[in-house]
Amino acid sequence: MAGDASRAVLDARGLTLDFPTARGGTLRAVDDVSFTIREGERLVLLGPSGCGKSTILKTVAGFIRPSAGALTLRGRAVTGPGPDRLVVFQEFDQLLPWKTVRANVAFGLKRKGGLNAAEIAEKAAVAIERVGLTRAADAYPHTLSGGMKQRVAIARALAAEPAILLMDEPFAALDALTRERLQGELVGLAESLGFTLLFVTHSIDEAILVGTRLHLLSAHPGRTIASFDVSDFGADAWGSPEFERISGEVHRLLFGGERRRAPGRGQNERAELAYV
Ligand SMILES: Nc1ncnc2c1ncn2[C@@H]1O[C@H](COP(=O)(O)OP(=O)(O)OP(=O)(O)O)[C@@H](O)[C@H]1O
Repeated sequence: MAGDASRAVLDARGLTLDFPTARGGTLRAVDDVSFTIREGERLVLLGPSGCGKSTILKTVAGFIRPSAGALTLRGRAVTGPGPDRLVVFQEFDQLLPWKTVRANVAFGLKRKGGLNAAEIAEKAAVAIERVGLTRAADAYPHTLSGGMKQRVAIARALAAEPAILLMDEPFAALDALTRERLQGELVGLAESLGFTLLFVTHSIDEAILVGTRLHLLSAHPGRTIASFDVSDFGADAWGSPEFERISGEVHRLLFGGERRRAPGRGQNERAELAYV
């Protein structure tokens, strides 16, 4: 998936998403949102709870049809789910506990179809090697650390050679330290393997750390507020004056006014939209 950074992988134009209500009306969840994700980019959708981030991700995955607007993947209209867009779920709990790492990765390939057993074994081994898990290939998920599970989940997705990976708040339920470590690992893997990512979060700091580009959405219904490059902010930038400045600026764009870190939260706690 690595390569020409100027090539659009995913293009969303004027995406508008409505849900039917119990009273026979419609609820507009997302209103006229446009963005482009290029090869190797990590675009983060960031906005308050209920602004439609997950709905957009599900639409990209092909589970929801937009009411208006267009969604294209490498120039082709998205009309339903496909192996070219793989979702890596929260806490990586899509791993099958009764299968080894190797069998979990192979399972993803079997589901994709079109490969014989030898090809599946070969592709699984390559994917496992790419994420640095060759030595754990015969281990079961419950014996792995959170970071290793993340790598298995990513290997399983990457083995199927998708155009883009989709992640919806994968770290939301984790403690702060584990979350920090996994964010760093995710960025490290994305940089070494060059995959393209659409990532959803409501944490400002996580968005800046994980993303190369932020797409800010307003409160319900989600509309685009701003979109900008944050590729200069790696894990080592966290807490720097420049990081604090951009984090404060994002908060101002989303909510207006200055950010107040919630009382009792230490300096090492990260900004969560839920807390402000
Ligand atoms: N299947 C559905 N049927 C009806 N309304 C829905 C459905 N899914 C989502 N919504 C509504 O669409 C809006 C956007 O929801 P969505 O889950 O996309 O927000 P979000 O930004 O991901 O929120 P959070 O950060 O809390 O996960 C909300 O008002 C939600 O109630």
